[in-house]
Amino acid sequence: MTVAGIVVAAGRGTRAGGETPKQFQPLGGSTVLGQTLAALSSHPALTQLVVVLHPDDTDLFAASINLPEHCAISTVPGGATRDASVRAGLAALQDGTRKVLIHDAARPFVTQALIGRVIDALDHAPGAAPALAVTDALWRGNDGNVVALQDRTGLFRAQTPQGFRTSAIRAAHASHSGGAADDVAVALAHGLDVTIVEGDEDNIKITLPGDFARAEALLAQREKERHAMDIRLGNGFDVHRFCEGDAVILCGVRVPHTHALDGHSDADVGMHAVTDAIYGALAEGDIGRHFPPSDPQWKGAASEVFLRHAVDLARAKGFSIGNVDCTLICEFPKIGPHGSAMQAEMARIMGLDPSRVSVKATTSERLGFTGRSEGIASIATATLVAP
Ligand SMILES: Nc1ccn([C@@H]2O[C@H](COP(=O)(O)OP(=O)(O)OP(=O)(O)O)[C@@H](O)[C@H]2O)c(=O)n1
Ligand SMILES: C[C@](O)(CO)[C@H](O)COP(=O)(O)O
Repeated sequence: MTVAGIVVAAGRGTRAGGETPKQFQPLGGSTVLGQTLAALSSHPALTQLVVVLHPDDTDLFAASINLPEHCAISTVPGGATRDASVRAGLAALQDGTRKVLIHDAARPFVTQALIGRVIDALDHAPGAAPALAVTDALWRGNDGNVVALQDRTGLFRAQTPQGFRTSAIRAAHASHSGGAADDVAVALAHGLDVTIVEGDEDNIKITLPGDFARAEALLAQREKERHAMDIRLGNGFDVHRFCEGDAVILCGVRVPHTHALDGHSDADVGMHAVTDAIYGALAEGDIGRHFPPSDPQWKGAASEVFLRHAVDLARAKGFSIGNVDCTLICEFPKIGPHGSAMQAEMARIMGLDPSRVSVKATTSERLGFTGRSEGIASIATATLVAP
């Protein structure tokens, strides 16, 4: 379903002050509007963004915004009021746009999760908007004095993006007389149901001069969290049965034996468990997902191919392998004499120091299928670390 975003950025930001309207003031090496567009356009469901600009700001926009490439962005001139600007944005939407999210340029901290909540809620209602329940006591004041208490039951602080089925909000704006605080007000006046979805405390609107310092602090906090160490743990388990043959391949080493291991690839049960542990730590499924057994090209493949793929995937996602620990479970062959060679081979394939790779073995006390020497099992764990 096509989802578009309208970013209303045609206001003058009089309350925020400054030489330029607040949406063009600097924030985190970009501008407020630059951060807002980056946040919205990175949501995969949004395929079109319309930015509504004051006619005086066209040059400011061109000079200060780095447009992302993967989302079609266009600009249209806004109006004297917020709702006039929204109407200009609605008129510019591509045909076939089923859902539209209308967002303030002045809310640069909108998250992917919040955007997703609004989009999803539109499957069940013509309108959906984020808000936070009022949790403080509310007073009515006059001349600096409290004159009454205000019941806060059922009160919410409204946020954007406010989402709508496109045809419904177009009709609502077309029949509205103007002067609405937001698009939910327009929708309600037209009789549309609007679902409240959970808002976000960080989704602030830059309104007053002090909000810029708050926004920089929020950005710094996000940067800190982004660079915080991310440690992942994964496990893997694999079994291969014995078949006719004179050697098994375990952790990349050929070990002479009375049987071989049966499998689509080289049946290296130890390397498969380690590979699955890495995929597990990345939440990337298992070997079968990346190398389907139904695909003839993996017939007899050296399992090194699978392990390298998992390690490369981890690196591409910014992780290094902290360590791996693999246990082979069998009565025979005896693993001890080959343990160092297996450790060295696994370390070589993963590009790790051998001190980060453990290969050990145990029997199952002659119990179960491994005890009856029907096959070999292996379990493994892997830690991945992103700095
Ligand atoms: N004629 C208008 C008025 C407002 N907006 C946009 O609506 C959003 C929310 O409005 P607000 O925070 O009130 O912004 P301003 O109108 O710019 O602020 P102020 O009232 O302080 O002048 C802002 O992103 C603003 O740019 C708009 O596109 N067109
Ligand atoms: C749309 C809005 O952001 C909802 O909170 C808000 O109503 C617009 O800004 P204003 O400060 O009320 O003008």
